[in-house]
Amino acid sequence: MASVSMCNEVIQPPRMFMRIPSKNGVLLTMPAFSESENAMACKLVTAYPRNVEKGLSSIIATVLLFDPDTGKVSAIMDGNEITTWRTAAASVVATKYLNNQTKTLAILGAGTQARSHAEALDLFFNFTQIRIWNHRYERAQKLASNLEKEGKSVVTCRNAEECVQDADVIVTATFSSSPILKKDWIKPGAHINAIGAGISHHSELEMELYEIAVIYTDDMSSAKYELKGLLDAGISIFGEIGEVINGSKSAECNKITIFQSLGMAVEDLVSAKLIYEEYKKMKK
Ligand SMILES: NC(=O)c1ccc[n+]([C@@H]2O[C@H](COP(=O)([O-])OP(=O)(O)OC[C@H]3O[C@@H](n4cnc5c(N)ncnc54)[C@H](O)[C@@H]3O)[C@@H](O)[C@H]2O)c1
Ligand SMILES: O=C(O)[C@@H]1CCCCN1
Repeated sequence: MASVSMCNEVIQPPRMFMRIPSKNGVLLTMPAFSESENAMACKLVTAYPRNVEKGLSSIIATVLLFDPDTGKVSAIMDGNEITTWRTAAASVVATKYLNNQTKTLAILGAGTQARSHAEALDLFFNFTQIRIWNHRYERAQKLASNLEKEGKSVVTCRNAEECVQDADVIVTATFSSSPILKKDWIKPGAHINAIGAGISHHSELEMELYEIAVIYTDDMSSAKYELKGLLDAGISIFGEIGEVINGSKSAECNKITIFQSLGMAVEDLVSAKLIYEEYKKMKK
């Protein structure tokens, strides 16, 4: 029986992954309940990397919000925007706690998460420069030109090494199934938000990088399953970002830090509740 992440107030069982190898896709079910919010939700989300060829999002999500007192569904809402922004918001929090130099932001990837991370991180930290690399260079150029329209200073890079050189904060947000970020490229004290997943959640960073960095994640009970490949290789996870926030784990800002983001159902739950409450106010 899978362990359930259960503090005083949140119930969040490990999410279920249904992999569909013939379609190169996956369906995840992500339920959560919060006592203090008195809220219950379940996100259903698919990841189909090849959707891009069909002009569709590769991540498609729906959130069901329930009345926690009766179990009745109170709202069914699009979960794409929720996923886009709550993931970037979690990286902003991790970066706030794990990094104290925020001049240069380097982003590997140029899709939905790359965009939301550029916008959210820059809003919070106001970087001097944002650099973008993507394995399809034209997509990096397209994202850069969209960000420049918002007045941001963006440089596109032809290779990933050039992109991350001397960067203070790095984001990896791709579907790469082999490492795109190497230990020797990273400056001491840099912070990495590792968002993407290829064959696993830890396929974007080379193993040597995990070996020398201090690794934080969002939910340790999920990490036991979803980061099993790392753990089996003898890599240890220092703690949850929440433990840094509550002071029970240190923020090792002078070392290379990695926030290995898995994504938590409770993030979707609080976002969905907020949206639903705003919607109800508008309807009055
Ligand atoms: N941690 C979380 O909570 C969370 C939430 C949402 C998405 N994600 C993950 O973030 C990643 C990006 O999601 P997205 O919504 O931005 O997707 P997207 O399709 O919008 O963008 C994907 C990016 O990856 C690039 N890419 C695709 N295949 C690649 C490969 N083989 N090598 C290198 N680059 C490649 C694409 O060119 C594109 O820039 C995915 O792995 C997704 O599963 C994580
Ligand atoms: O937490 C999420 O919403 C995403 C869904 C896709 C795979 C990675 N995690």
